[in-house]
Amino acid sequence: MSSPIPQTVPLVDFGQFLHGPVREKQKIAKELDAAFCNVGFVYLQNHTVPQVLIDECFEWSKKFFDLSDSVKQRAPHPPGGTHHRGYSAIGLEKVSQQVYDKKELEELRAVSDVKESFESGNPDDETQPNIWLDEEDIPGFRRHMETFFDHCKDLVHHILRALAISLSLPDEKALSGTHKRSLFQLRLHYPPVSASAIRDGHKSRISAHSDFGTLTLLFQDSIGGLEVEDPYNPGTFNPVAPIPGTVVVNVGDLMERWTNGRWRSTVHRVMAPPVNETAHADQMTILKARYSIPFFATTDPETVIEALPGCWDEAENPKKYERITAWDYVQMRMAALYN
Ligand SMILES: O=C(O)CCC(=O)C(=O)O
Ligand SMILES: [Fe+2]
Repeated sequence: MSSPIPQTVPLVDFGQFLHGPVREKQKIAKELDAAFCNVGFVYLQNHTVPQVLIDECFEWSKKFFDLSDSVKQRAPHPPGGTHHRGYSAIGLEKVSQQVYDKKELEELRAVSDVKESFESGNPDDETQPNIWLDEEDIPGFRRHMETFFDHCKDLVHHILRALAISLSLPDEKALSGTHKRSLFQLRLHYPPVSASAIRDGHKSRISAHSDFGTLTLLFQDSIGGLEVEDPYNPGTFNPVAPIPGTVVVNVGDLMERWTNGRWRSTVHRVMAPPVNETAHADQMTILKARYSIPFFATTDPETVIEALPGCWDEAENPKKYERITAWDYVQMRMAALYN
């Protein structure tokens, strides 16, 4: 299934879905369908998260990671993979792609992911309460993150409505309605690292993986380095360069299973950004800091994920995956992430 054409990530004007007549909505739903069938990634333009809030979130991110280690450690990510909140120092988490064997995981960890992260979730989520620093440690941070969470959550629900149309589901709320509790997760990443160590394979910013949930929104700064695997040429990765004013949206594993493989949960990673002649000399040694803000959406945990109507048929396109609850699937993947 090799294709000579590199699979680039298309750009979709989501404003036409939000504000356009029915015909426009359907056109955008089709464009999303094509993007998710081909590469599993899309750039969305004219979405609903205000640029000023995104810019502020990057500023808060810098302020947070600039705090001393001892302050950041006052909101530590709990050990284990079930409570995904708070601060993770460099090296705590190593993303892996479907590796569950303990020994293999240890070997993989020898190539460390050089990133710090801070995670927060829906303030109403009692199963995974947020872990904040004290207000006086970083005044205003919590309020901003909660507001930003709300905007990202709303965008996810808009996209899910569009996707229900993409799949010709009988009810526009069919997908959004299974994300009722919005148990989503907002991450801040900050990974400074030596460029040569990344280029010679000793370190990665984030190693190749697919996301676990249904959809991910990704806000990236202007540094670059995100790459997606070309589904038609496994092992070949293409850059997803930052485009100002857009958010990257990608399909996660649960969505791939739900659509019976129609939409791809494409493997991606963060490497050194491409070097060009204009790159500053010190870019070749220590890469500039890179901040990114992924927002992971998933269904309510008890949702049974099995091929949606219209995504399978007995004769030509049988169900490819076992039914599994969202909770069981995500726990299985998370357990591989933390010691
Ligand atoms: O930082 C990025 O651009 C990507 C982050 C990512 O893929 C993840 O956290 O799952
Ligand atoms: Fe990811």
